[in-house]
Amino acid sequence: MYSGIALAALACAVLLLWYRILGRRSTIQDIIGPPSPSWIFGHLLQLMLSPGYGDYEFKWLKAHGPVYRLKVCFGQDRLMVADPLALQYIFNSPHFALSPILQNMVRLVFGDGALLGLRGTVYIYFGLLADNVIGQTHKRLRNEFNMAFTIAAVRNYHPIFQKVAQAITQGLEASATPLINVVPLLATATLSSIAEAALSYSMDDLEKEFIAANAQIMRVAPTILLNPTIHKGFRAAASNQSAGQIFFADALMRHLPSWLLRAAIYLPTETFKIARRAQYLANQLVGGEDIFGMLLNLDRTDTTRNGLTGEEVITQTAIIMIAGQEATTNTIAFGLLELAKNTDFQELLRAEIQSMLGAAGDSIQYDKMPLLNAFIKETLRFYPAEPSTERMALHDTVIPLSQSITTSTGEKVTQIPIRKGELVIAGIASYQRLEWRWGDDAHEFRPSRWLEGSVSKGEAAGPYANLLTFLGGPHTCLGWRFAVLEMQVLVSELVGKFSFALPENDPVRVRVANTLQPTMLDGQKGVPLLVTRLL
Ligand code: HEM
Repeated sequence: MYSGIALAALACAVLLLWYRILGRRSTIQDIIGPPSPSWIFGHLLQLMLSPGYGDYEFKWLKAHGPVYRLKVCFGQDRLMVADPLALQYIFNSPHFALSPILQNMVRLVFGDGALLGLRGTVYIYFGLLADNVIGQTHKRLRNEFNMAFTIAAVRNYHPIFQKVAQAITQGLEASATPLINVVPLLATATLSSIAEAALSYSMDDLEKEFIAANAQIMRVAPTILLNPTIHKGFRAAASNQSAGQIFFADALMRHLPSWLLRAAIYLPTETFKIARRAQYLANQLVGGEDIFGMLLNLDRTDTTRNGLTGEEVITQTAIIMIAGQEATTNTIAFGLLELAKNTDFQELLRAEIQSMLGAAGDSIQYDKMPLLNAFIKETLRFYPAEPSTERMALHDTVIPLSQSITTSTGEKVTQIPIRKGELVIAGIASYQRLEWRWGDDAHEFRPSRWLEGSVSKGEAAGPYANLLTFLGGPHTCLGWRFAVLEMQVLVSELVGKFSFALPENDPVRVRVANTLQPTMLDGQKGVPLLVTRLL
Protein backbone atom coordinates (compact mmCIF):
# COMPACT_ATOMS: atom_id res chain seq x y z
CA MET A 1 0.00 0.00 0.00
CA TYR A 2 2.81 2.37 0.97
CA SER A 3 4.55 1.80 -2.33
CA GLY A 4 1.30 2.70 -4.10
CA ILE A 5 1.08 5.97 -2.20
CA ALA A 6 4.75 6.70 -2.92
CA LEU A 7 4.19 6.04 -6.62
CA ALA A 8 1.13 8.29 -6.68
CA ALA A 9 3.12 11.05 -4.91
CA LEU A 10 5.94 10.67 -7.41
CA ALA A 11 3.48 10.83 -10.32
CA CYS A 12 1.98 14.04 -8.89
CA ALA A 13 5.44 15.55 -8.48
CA VAL A 14 6.28 14.66 -12.07
CA LEU A 15 3.02 16.14 -13.36
CA LEU A 16 3.63 19.31 -11.38
CA LEU A 17 7.12 19.58 -12.83
CA TRP A 18 5.84 19.02 -16.35
CA TYR A 19 3.26 21.68 -15.84
CA ARG A 20 5.88 24.11 -14.55
CA ILE A 21 8.43 23.29 -17.19
CA LEU A 22 6.35 22.73 -20.29
CA GLY A 23 3.92 25.53 -19.54
CA ARG A 24 6.65 28.12 -20.17
CA ARG A 25 7.50 29.45 -23.57
CA SER A 26 11.19 29.19 -24.39
CA THR A 27 13.00 32.43 -25.21
CA ILE A 28 15.30 30.59 -27.60
CA GLN A 29 12.84 28.70 -29.73
CA ASP A 30 13.71 30.76 -32.84
CA ILE A 31 17.41 29.91 -32.58
CA ILE A 32 18.33 27.34 -35.21
CA GLY A 33 19.68 23.94 -34.18
CA PRO A 34 19.90 20.33 -35.34
CA PRO A 35 16.60 18.43 -35.70
CA SER A 36 15.76 16.51 -32.55
CA PRO A 37 15.83 12.74 -32.88
CA SER A 38 13.47 12.15 -29.94
CA TRP A 39 10.84 14.04 -27.94
CA ILE A 40 11.71 12.14 -24.78
CA PHE A 41 15.49 12.45 -24.89
CA GLY A 42 16.07 15.33 -27.29
CA HIS A 43 19.76 15.37 -28.24
CA LEU A 44 20.90 14.01 -24.89
CA LEU A 45 21.73 10.52 -26.09
CA GLN A 46 23.66 11.80 -29.12
CA LEU A 47 25.57 14.13 -26.89
CA MET A 48 26.19 11.75 -24.00
CA LEU A 49 26.37 8.35 -25.59
CA SER A 50 28.14 9.17 -28.86
CA PRO A 51 30.80 6.61 -29.77
CA GLY A 52 33.65 9.17 -29.97
CA TYR A 53 34.36 12.39 -28.06
CA GLY A 54 32.56 15.29 -29.74
CA ASP A 55 31.21 13.15 -32.63
CA TYR A 56 27.94 15.08 -32.74
CA GLU A 57 28.96 18.25 -30.93
CA PHE A 58 31.68 19.19 -33.40
CA LYS A 59 29.39 18.37 -36.35
CA TRP A 60 26.69 20.65 -34.95
CA LEU A 61 29.31 23.33 -34.41
CA LYS A 62 30.29 23.16 -38.06
CA ALA A 63 26.70 23.19 -39.27
CA HIS A 64 25.24 25.85 -36.96
CA GLY A 65 28.12 27.95 -35.71
CA PRO A 66 28.99 28.80 -32.12
CA VAL A 67 25.43 29.36 -30.87
CA TYR A 68 22.60 26.92 -31.51
CA ARG A 69 19.61 25.34 -29.87
CA LEU A 70 19.48 21.76 -28.66
CA LYS A 71 16.58 19.79 -27.28
CA VAL A 72 16.63 17.98 -23.95
CA CYS A 73 13.97 15.83 -22.28
CA PHE A 74 10.31 16.40 -23.22
CA GLY A 75 11.18 18.68 -26.12
CA GLN A 76 12.67 21.37 -23.86
CA ASP A 77 15.08 23.86 -25.46
CA ARG A 78 18.62 24.45 -24.26
CA LEU A 79 21.08 26.97 -25.66
CA MET A 80 24.53 25.71 -26.62
CA VAL A 81 27.09 28.51 -26.50
CA ALA A 82 30.66 28.51 -27.85
CA ASP A 83 30.82 32.20 -28.84
CA PRO A 84 33.69 33.86 -26.89
CA LEU A 85 31.84 37.06 -25.99
CA ALA A 86 28.79 35.10 -24.86
CA LEU A 87 30.94 32.75 -22.76
CA GLN A 88 32.80 35.65 -21.24
CA TYR A 89 29.43 37.12 -20.24
CA ILE A 90 28.09 33.86 -18.85
CA PHE A 91 31.16 33.17 -16.71
CA ASN A 92 31.57 36.72 -15.41
CA SER A 93 28.05 37.98 -15.08
CA PRO A 94 26.30 37.89 -11.71
CA HIS A 95 23.20 36.83 -13.66
CA PHE A 96 24.49 33.27 -14.01
CA ALA A 97 25.39 30.55 -11.51
CA LEU A 98 26.34 26.92 -11.67
CA SER A 99 23.44 24.65 -12.50
CA PRO A 100 21.80 23.28 -9.36
CA ILE A 101 22.63 19.67 -10.16
CA LEU A 102 26.40 20.13 -10.29
CA GLN A 103 26.23 22.36 -7.24
CA ASN A 104 24.41 19.66 -5.33
CA MET A 105 26.75 16.97 -6.51
CA VAL A 106 29.86 18.91 -5.52
CA ARG A 107 28.38 19.38 -2.08
CA LEU A 108 27.55 15.73 -1.91
CA VAL A 109 31.14 14.68 -2.49
CA PHE A 110 33.10 17.50 -0.91
CA GLY A 111 30.80 18.79 1.78
CA ASP A 112 28.71 21.88 2.17
CA GLY A 113 31.31 24.63 1.96
CA ALA A 114 33.39 23.48 -1.01
CA LEU A 115 34.74 26.28 -3.22
CA LEU A 116 33.38 24.65 -6.33
CA GLY A 117 29.90 24.40 -4.89
CA LEU A 118 29.63 27.94 -3.59
CA ARG A 119 27.96 29.44 -6.57
CA GLY A 120 25.95 32.26 -5.14
CA THR A 121 22.65 30.45 -5.21
CA VAL A 122 20.87 27.69 -3.52
CA TYR A 123 18.11 25.90 -5.26
CA ILE A 124 15.07 25.51 -3.15
CA TYR A 125 12.31 23.28 -4.39
CA PHE A 126 10.64 24.98 -7.31
CA GLY A 127 12.35 28.29 -7.05
CA LEU A 128 15.67 30.05 -6.91
CA LEU A 129 16.99 31.99 -4.01
CA ALA A 130 19.88 34.35 -4.61
CA ASP A 131 22.02 34.02 -1.53
CA ASN A 132 24.66 36.72 -1.25
CA VAL A 133 26.13 35.21 1.87
CA ILE A 134 27.24 32.20 -0.12
CA GLY A 135 28.78 34.42 -2.81
CA GLN A 136 30.70 36.41 -0.23
CA THR A 137 31.93 33.27 1.50
CA HIS A 138 33.31 32.01 -1.78
CA LYS A 139 35.13 35.29 -2.34
CA ARG A 140 36.64 35.23 1.15
CA LEU A 141 37.74 31.59 0.87
CA ARG A 142 39.29 32.23 -2.53
CA ASN A 143 41.15 35.30 -1.33
CA GLU A 144 42.64 33.33 1.54
CA PHE A 145 43.53 30.25 -0.48
CA ASN A 146 44.96 32.38 -3.25
CA MET A 147 47.98 33.05 -1.00
CA ALA A 148 49.18 29.58 -1.90
CA PHE A 149 48.68 30.11 -5.66
CA THR A 150 50.14 33.54 -6.46
CA ILE A 151 52.98 33.86 -9.03
CA ALA A 152 55.53 34.13 -6.22
CA ALA A 153 54.12 31.23 -4.20
CA VAL A 154 54.01 28.98 -7.25
CA ARG A 155 57.59 29.82 -8.22
CA ASN A 156 58.68 28.48 -4.84
CA TYR A 157 57.18 25.09 -5.66
CA HIS A 158 59.69 24.54 -8.46
CA PRO A 159 62.00 22.22 -6.41
CA ILE A 160 58.99 20.13 -5.42
CA PHE A 161 57.95 19.74 -9.06
CA GLN A 162 61.50 18.73 -9.92
CA LYS A 163 61.50 16.16 -7.14
CA VAL A 164 58.26 14.54 -8.28
CA ALA A 165 59.46 14.66 -11.91
CA GLN A 166 62.51 12.65 -10.86
CA ALA A 167 60.24 10.19 -9.06
CA ILE A 168 58.42 9.59 -12.37
CA THR A 169 61.76 9.06 -14.08
CA GLN A 170 62.63 6.41 -11.49
CA GLY A 171 59.23 4.80 -11.96
CA LEU A 172 59.72 4.61 -15.75
CA GLU A 173 63.22 3.21 -15.34
CA ALA A 174 62.04 0.58 -12.88
CA SER A 175 59.53 -0.83 -15.36
CA ALA A 176 60.36 -4.35 -16.53
CA THR A 177 58.76 -3.71 -19.91
CA PRO A 178 58.97 -0.76 -22.36
CA LEU A 179 55.16 -0.67 -22.60
CA ILE A 180 54.16 1.51 -19.68
CA ASN A 181 50.82 2.99 -18.67
CA VAL A 182 52.01 6.50 -17.79
CA VAL A 183 48.82 7.54 -15.99
CA PRO A 184 49.38 5.95 -12.55
CA LEU A 185 52.92 7.41 -12.37
CA LEU A 186 51.64 10.84 -13.31
CA ALA A 187 48.77 10.54 -10.84
CA THR A 188 51.10 9.76 -7.93
CA ALA A 189 53.41 12.60 -8.94
CA THR A 190 50.67 15.21 -9.22
CA LEU A 191 49.14 14.15 -5.91
CA SER A 192 52.57 14.34 -4.25
CA SER A 193 53.20 17.80 -5.56
CA ILE A 194 49.93 19.21 -4.25
CA ALA A 195 50.32 17.46 -0.90
CA GLU A 196 53.80 18.83 -0.53
CA ALA A 197 53.51 22.24 -2.17
CA ALA A 198 50.09 23.42 -1.18
CA LEU A 199 49.51 21.44 1.99
CA SER A 200 53.11 21.06 3.21
CA TYR A 201 52.80 17.32 3.49
CA SER A 202 55.40 15.07 1.97
CA MET A 203 53.99 11.92 0.46
CA ASP A 204 56.02 9.98 3.02
CA ASP A 205 54.08 11.74 5.77
CA LEU A 206 50.70 11.03 4.29
CA GLU A 207 48.95 8.02 5.66
CA LYS A 208 48.93 5.20 3.15
CA GLU A 209 45.22 4.99 3.72
CA PHE A 210 44.80 8.61 2.69
CA ILE A 211 46.61 7.98 -0.57
CA ALA A 212 44.52 4.90 -1.21
CA ALA A 213 41.31 6.73 -0.31
CA ASN A 214 42.26 9.62 -2.57
CA ALA A 215 42.89 7.22 -5.41
CA GLN A 216 39.51 5.63 -4.74
CA ILE A 217 37.66 8.91 -4.55
CA MET A 218 39.36 9.86 -7.78
CA ARG A 219 37.92 6.73 -9.28
CA VAL A 220 34.42 7.20 -7.92
CA ALA A 221 34.19 10.99 -8.02
CA PRO A 222 33.28 11.12 -11.70
CA THR A 223 30.55 8.63 -10.99
CA ILE A 224 29.21 10.55 -8.03
CA LEU A 225 29.76 13.81 -9.77
CA LEU A 226 27.95 12.68 -12.85
CA ASN A 227 26.46 15.92 -13.80
CA PRO A 228 23.28 14.46 -15.09
CA THR A 229 22.61 17.35 -17.36
CA ILE A 230 23.12 17.71 -21.03
CA HIS A 231 26.75 18.71 -21.02
CA LYS A 232 28.41 16.03 -19.01
CA GLY A 233 28.44 13.18 -21.52
CA PHE A 234 28.55 10.56 -18.86
CA ARG A 235 28.26 7.83 -21.43
CA ALA A 236 31.37 6.16 -20.22
CA ALA A 237 31.53 7.31 -16.62
CA ALA A 238 30.10 3.96 -15.89
CA SER A 239 29.70 1.37 -18.56
CA ASN A 240 26.23 0.74 -17.21
CA GLN A 241 25.15 4.30 -17.89
CA SER A 242 21.77 3.98 -19.49
CA ALA A 243 19.30 6.09 -21.38
CA GLY A 244 16.97 5.70 -18.37
CA GLN A 245 19.49 7.29 -16.03
CA ILE A 246 20.02 10.16 -18.43
CA PHE A 247 16.29 10.68 -18.61
CA PHE A 248 15.91 10.57 -14.82
CA ALA A 249 18.75 12.99 -14.35
CA ASP A 250 17.75 15.60 -16.88
CA ALA A 251 14.01 15.45 -16.43
CA LEU A 252 13.79 15.10 -12.67
CA MET A 253 16.95 15.20 -10.68
CA ARG A 254 17.81 18.84 -11.07
CA HIS A 255 14.47 19.69 -9.51
CA LEU A 256 15.14 17.74 -6.33
CA PRO A 257 15.97 19.80 -3.26
CA SER A 258 19.59 20.16 -2.18
CA TRP A 259 19.00 18.66 1.26
CA LEU A 260 17.69 15.44 -0.24
CA LEU A 261 20.72 15.02 -2.51
CA ARG A 262 23.14 15.91 0.26
CA ALA A 263 21.53 13.37 2.56
CA ALA A 264 22.57 10.71 0.05
CA ILE A 265 26.13 10.83 1.43
CA TYR A 266 24.81 8.79 4.37
CA LEU A 267 23.50 6.00 2.16
CA PRO A 268 25.25 2.71 2.99
CA THR A 269 26.61 2.17 -0.53
CA GLU A 270 30.27 1.52 -1.36
CA THR A 271 30.62 4.78 -3.30
CA PHE A 272 29.33 6.95 -0.49
CA LYS A 273 31.35 5.03 2.07
CA ILE A 274 34.48 5.97 0.08
CA ALA A 275 33.36 9.60 -0.13
CA ARG A 276 32.73 9.72 3.65
CA ARG A 277 36.09 8.12 4.40
CA ALA A 278 37.97 10.49 2.07
CA GLN A 279 36.33 13.49 3.75
CA TYR A 280 37.25 12.10 7.16
CA LEU A 281 40.87 11.46 6.18
CA ALA A 282 41.21 14.91 4.63
CA ASN A 283 40.21 16.26 8.03
CA GLN A 284 43.16 14.45 9.60
CA LEU A 285 45.60 16.49 7.50
CA VAL A 286 45.10 19.70 9.38
CA GLY A 287 48.34 20.83 10.99
CA GLY A 288 49.50 24.08 12.48
CA GLU A 289 52.76 25.17 10.92
CA ASP A 290 52.00 24.56 7.27
CA ILE A 291 49.81 26.28 4.76
CA PHE A 292 46.84 25.39 6.93
CA GLY A 293 48.42 27.24 9.79
CA MET A 294 48.90 30.21 7.49
CA LEU A 295 45.30 30.07 6.32
CA LEU A 296 44.01 29.76 9.85
CA ASN A 297 46.35 32.64 10.75
CA LEU A 298 47.33 30.74 13.88
CA ASP A 299 50.40 32.82 14.63
CA ARG A 300 48.40 36.05 14.05
CA THR A 301 51.33 37.64 12.17
CA ASP A 302 48.86 39.36 9.89
CA THR A 303 46.47 41.20 12.17
CA THR A 304 44.42 42.47 9.23
CA ARG A 305 43.17 38.97 8.59
CA ASN A 306 40.93 36.84 10.71
CA GLY A 307 42.01 33.72 8.88
CA LEU A 308 39.72 30.88 8.06
CA THR A 309 38.02 28.54 10.45
CA GLY A 310 39.41 25.02 10.79
CA GLU A 311 36.24 23.65 9.23
CA GLU A 312 36.53 25.95 6.22
CA VAL A 313 40.11 24.88 5.59
CA ILE A 314 39.29 21.21 6.01
CA THR A 315 36.42 21.36 3.57
CA GLN A 316 38.68 22.59 0.78
CA THR A 317 41.34 19.94 1.30
CA ALA A 318 39.72 17.12 -0.60
CA ILE A 319 38.66 19.43 -3.42
CA ILE A 320 42.14 20.89 -3.90
CA MET A 321 43.72 17.44 -3.83
CA ILE A 322 41.27 16.12 -6.40
CA ALA A 323 40.93 19.24 -8.54
CA GLY A 324 44.70 19.52 -8.60
CA GLN A 325 45.51 15.95 -9.39
CA GLU A 326 42.95 14.67 -11.82
CA ALA A 327 43.04 17.43 -14.44
CA THR A 328 46.83 17.81 -14.43
CA THR A 329 47.40 14.07 -14.75
CA ASN A 330 45.00 13.69 -17.66
CA THR A 331 46.31 16.76 -19.47
CA ILE A 332 49.92 15.59 -19.33
CA ALA A 333 48.88 12.06 -20.33
CA PHE A 334 47.00 13.38 -23.39
CA GLY A 335 50.01 15.52 -24.25
CA LEU A 336 52.40 12.55 -24.14
CA LEU A 337 49.96 10.61 -26.29
CA GLU A 338 50.06 13.37 -28.92
CA LEU A 339 53.87 13.43 -28.80
CA ALA A 340 53.90 9.68 -29.38
CA LYS A 341 51.72 10.27 -32.48
CA ASN A 342 53.93 13.08 -33.74
CA THR A 343 57.53 12.01 -33.35
CA ASP A 344 58.92 14.85 -35.49
CA PHE A 345 57.52 17.45 -33.11
CA GLN A 346 58.63 15.32 -30.15
CA GLU A 347 62.22 15.47 -31.41
CA LEU A 348 62.11 19.23 -31.92
CA LEU A 349 60.70 19.69 -28.44
CA ARG A 350 63.37 17.40 -26.97
CA ALA A 351 66.10 19.40 -28.68
CA GLU A 352 64.73 22.63 -27.19
CA ILE A 353 64.48 21.07 -23.71
CA GLN A 354 67.96 19.56 -23.82
CA SER A 355 69.55 22.78 -25.01
CA MET A 356 67.80 24.80 -22.27
CA LEU A 357 68.51 22.26 -19.54
CA GLY A 358 72.13 22.02 -20.62
CA ALA A 359 72.59 25.80 -20.59
CA ALA A 360 70.56 26.75 -17.52
CA GLY A 361 70.61 23.77 -15.20
CA ASP A 362 68.25 24.37 -12.30
CA SER A 363 67.54 28.00 -13.13
CA ILE A 364 65.77 27.06 -16.34
CA GLN A 365 63.30 29.69 -17.55
CA TYR A 366 60.38 27.66 -18.78
CA ASP A 367 58.46 30.67 -20.07
CA LYS A 368 61.27 31.27 -22.57
CA MET A 369 60.83 27.87 -24.25
CA PRO A 370 58.57 28.49 -27.28
CA LEU A 371 58.01 24.87 -28.30
CA LEU A 372 57.32 23.70 -24.75
CA ASN A 373 54.74 26.42 -24.20
CA ALA A 374 53.15 25.96 -27.61
CA PHE A 375 52.83 22.26 -26.81
CA ILE A 376 51.23 22.91 -23.40
CA LYS A 377 48.80 25.45 -24.84
CA GLU A 378 47.81 23.13 -27.67
CA THR A 379 47.26 20.24 -25.22
CA LEU A 380 45.06 22.45 -23.04
CA ARG A 381 43.15 23.69 -26.12
CA PHE A 382 42.58 20.26 -27.60
CA TYR A 383 41.88 18.36 -24.37
CA PRO A 384 40.01 20.70 -22.00
CA ALA A 385 39.63 18.79 -18.72
CA GLU A 386 36.08 20.07 -18.42
CA PRO A 387 34.81 20.08 -22.02
CA SER A 388 31.58 21.83 -21.15
CA THR A 389 29.72 23.14 -18.19
CA GLU A 390 26.29 24.43 -17.50
CA ARG A 391 25.05 27.66 -16.03
CA MET A 392 21.63 28.74 -14.89
CA ALA A 393 20.23 32.25 -15.27
CA LEU A 394 19.49 33.78 -11.87
CA HIS A 395 17.58 36.66 -13.42
CA ASP A 396 16.13 37.50 -16.82
CA THR A 397 19.13 38.60 -18.85
CA VAL A 398 20.52 39.07 -22.36
CA ILE A 399 23.57 37.23 -23.68
CA PRO A 400 25.68 39.31 -26.13
CA LEU A 401 27.24 37.62 -29.19
CA SER A 402 30.48 38.51 -30.93
CA GLN A 403 28.99 37.61 -34.32
CA SER A 404 25.37 37.93 -35.38
CA ILE A 405 23.31 34.81 -36.01
CA THR A 406 20.23 34.41 -38.18
CA THR A 407 17.15 33.00 -36.47
CA SER A 408 14.56 30.70 -38.04
CA THR A 409 12.42 33.78 -38.77
CA GLY A 410 15.27 35.28 -40.84
CA GLU A 411 16.10 37.93 -38.27
CA LYS A 412 19.78 38.74 -37.60
CA VAL A 413 20.43 39.02 -33.88
CA THR A 414 23.50 39.98 -31.86
CA GLN A 415 22.07 39.09 -28.47
CA ILE A 416 19.85 36.40 -27.00
CA PRO A 417 17.38 36.94 -24.16
CA ILE A 418 17.40 34.26 -21.46
CA ARG A 419 14.78 33.89 -18.77
CA LYS A 420 15.47 33.40 -15.06
CA GLY A 421 15.85 29.70 -14.27
CA GLU A 422 16.84 28.69 -17.85
CA LEU A 423 19.98 26.60 -18.31
CA VAL A 424 22.65 27.21 -20.94
CA ILE A 425 25.49 24.94 -21.95
CA ALA A 426 28.92 26.58 -22.03
CA GLY A 427 30.66 24.65 -24.81
CA ILE A 428 34.30 24.99 -23.75
CA ALA A 429 35.56 22.28 -26.12
CA SER A 430 33.53 23.74 -28.99
CA TYR A 431 34.87 27.23 -28.32
CA GLN A 432 38.38 25.79 -28.51
CA ARG A 433 37.62 24.30 -31.94
CA LEU A 434 36.29 27.51 -33.54
CA GLU A 435 38.05 27.81 -36.90
CA TRP A 436 37.92 31.60 -37.04
CA ARG A 437 39.58 31.73 -33.68
CA TRP A 438 42.23 28.99 -33.86
CA GLY A 439 42.74 28.43 -37.59
CA ASP A 440 41.17 26.31 -40.35
CA ASP A 441 42.74 23.19 -38.91
CA ALA A 442 41.30 23.74 -35.42
CA HIS A 443 40.32 20.06 -35.24
CA GLU A 444 43.95 19.01 -35.58
CA PHE A 445 46.48 18.88 -32.78
CA ARG A 446 49.17 21.24 -34.08
CA PRO A 447 51.30 23.08 -31.48
CA SER A 448 53.02 25.24 -34.09
CA ARG A 449 49.79 27.27 -34.57
CA TRP A 450 50.82 29.08 -31.38
CA LEU A 451 54.10 30.16 -32.98
CA GLU A 452 52.74 31.28 -36.34
CA GLY A 453 50.28 33.93 -35.22
CA SER A 454 47.36 31.94 -36.68
CA VAL A 455 45.63 32.05 -33.30
CA SER A 456 43.43 35.13 -33.19
CA LYS A 457 43.62 37.30 -30.11
CA GLY A 458 39.97 38.40 -29.82
CA GLU A 459 38.18 38.84 -26.49
CA ALA A 460 40.17 37.68 -23.51
CA ALA A 461 38.46 34.53 -22.39
CA GLY A 462 40.22 32.53 -19.67
CA PRO A 463 43.31 33.37 -17.59
CA TYR A 464 45.78 31.58 -19.87
CA ALA A 465 46.28 31.84 -23.65
CA ASN A 466 42.66 32.86 -24.21
CA LEU A 467 41.64 29.32 -23.41
CA LEU A 468 38.70 28.39 -21.23
CA THR A 469 40.27 25.15 -20.04
CA PHE A 470 40.82 26.83 -16.67
CA LEU A 471 37.38 28.45 -17.03
CA GLY A 472 37.05 32.22 -16.52
CA GLY A 473 35.41 34.68 -14.14
CA PRO A 474 35.18 34.35 -10.36
CA HIS A 475 35.42 30.56 -10.50
CA THR A 476 38.55 30.45 -12.65
CA CYS A 477 40.74 27.52 -11.62
CA LEU A 478 42.54 28.54 -8.46
CA GLY A 479 45.53 26.37 -9.32
CA TRP A 480 46.12 27.34 -12.98
CA ARG A 481 49.58 28.82 -12.43
CA PHE A 482 50.49 25.82 -10.31
CA ALA A 483 49.29 23.50 -13.09
CA VAL A 484 51.16 25.33 -15.87
CA LEU A 485 54.50 25.32 -14.02
CA GLU A 486 54.01 21.70 -12.98
CA MET A 487 53.36 20.72 -16.59
CA GLN A 488 56.39 22.69 -17.79
CA VAL A 489 58.66 20.92 -15.28
CA LEU A 490 57.24 17.42 -15.72
CA VAL A 491 57.16 17.54 -19.53
CA SER A 492 60.73 18.91 -19.64
CA GLU A 493 61.99 16.12 -17.39
CA LEU A 494 60.16 13.35 -19.24
CA VAL A 495 60.63 14.43 -22.86
CA GLY A 496 64.21 15.47 -22.17
CA LYS A 497 65.12 11.98 -20.97
CA PHE A 498 62.74 9.55 -22.67
CA SER A 499 61.19 8.97 -26.05
CA PHE A 500 57.52 8.05 -26.28
CA ALA A 501 56.04 5.93 -29.07
CA LEU A 502 52.60 4.49 -29.80
CA PRO A 503 52.08 0.77 -29.38
CA GLU A 504 50.79 -0.95 -32.51
CA ASN A 505 47.16 -1.30 -31.48
CA ASP A 506 46.60 2.46 -30.89
CA PRO A 507 45.13 1.70 -27.48
CA VAL A 508 43.68 5.00 -26.23
CA ARG A 509 40.22 6.48 -26.66
CA VAL A 510 39.04 9.84 -25.38
CA ARG A 511 35.89 9.66 -23.34
CA VAL A 512 33.89 12.14 -21.33
CA ALA A 513 33.17 11.01 -17.80
CA ASN A 514 32.50 14.31 -16.10
CA THR A 515 36.06 15.26 -17.10
CA LEU A 516 37.91 14.25 -20.25
CA GLN A 517 39.53 10.87 -19.64
CA PRO A 518 42.11 8.89 -21.61
CA THR A 519 40.70 5.39 -21.69
CA MET A 520 42.26 2.08 -22.70
CA LEU A 521 40.52 -0.57 -24.76
CA ASP A 522 39.47 -2.45 -21.60
CA GLY A 523 37.59 0.65 -20.39
CA GLN A 524 40.13 1.51 -17.68
CA LYS A 525 41.75 4.90 -17.51
CA GLY A 526 45.27 4.91 -18.93
CA VAL A 527 47.76 5.79 -21.66
CA PRO A 528 50.07 2.87 -22.44
CA LEU A 529 53.14 4.04 -24.38
CA LEU A 530 56.43 2.53 -25.49
CA VAL A 531 58.99 4.37 -23.41
CA THR A 532 62.74 4.38 -24.10
CA ARG A 533 65.41 6.02 -21.96
CA LEU A 534 67.62 8.31 -24.08
CA LEU A 535 69.90 10.12 -21.67
C1 HEM B 1 45.62 21.12 -16.14
C2 HEM B 1 45.25 21.26 -14.88
C3 HEM B 1 43.95 21.87 -14.42
C4 HEM B 1 42.82 22.16 -15.14
C5 HEM B 1 42.57 21.96 -16.63
C6 HEM B 1 41.86 22.73 -14.21
C7 HEM B 1 40.59 23.17 -14.57
C8 HEM B 1 39.69 23.71 -13.68
C9 HEM B 1 38.36 24.14 -14.04
C10 HEM B 1 37.74 24.04 -15.44
C11 HEM B 1 37.78 24.63 -12.93
C12 HEM B 1 36.37 25.20 -12.83
C13 HEM B 1 35.39 24.10 -12.53
C14 HEM B 1 33.97 24.63 -12.59
O1 HEM B 1 33.68 25.64 -11.95
O2 HEM B 1 33.15 24.04 -13.28
C15 HEM B 1 38.72 24.51 -11.85
C16 HEM B 1 38.48 24.90 -10.55
C17 HEM B 1 39.38 24.72 -9.53
N1 HEM B 1 40.65 24.23 -9.63
FE1 HEM B 1 41.59 23.60 -11.30
N2 HEM B 1 42.42 22.76 -12.96
C18 HEM B 1 43.70 22.25 -13.04
C19 HEM B 1 44.62 22.14 -12.02
C20 HEM B 1 44.40 22.56 -10.73
C21 HEM B 1 45.39 22.51 -9.68
C22 HEM B 1 46.82 22.01 -9.85
C23 HEM B 1 44.76 22.95 -8.54
C24 HEM B 1 45.31 23.11 -7.15
C25 HEM B 1 46.49 22.73 -6.76
C26 HEM B 1 43.40 23.31 -8.89
C27 HEM B 1 42.46 23.80 -8.01
C28 HEM B 1 41.20 24.22 -8.36
C29 HEM B 1 40.23 24.73 -7.41
C30 HEM B 1 40.43 24.90 -5.91
C31 HEM B 1 39.08 25.06 -8.15
C32 HEM B 1 37.78 25.67 -7.61
C33 HEM B 1 37.83 27.18 -7.83
C34 HEM B 1 36.53 27.88 -7.48
O3 HEM B 1 35.44 27.34 -7.71
O4 HEM B 1 36.61 29.02 -7.02
N3 HEM B 1 43.21 23.06 -10.23
N4 HEM B 1 39.89 23.95 -12.33
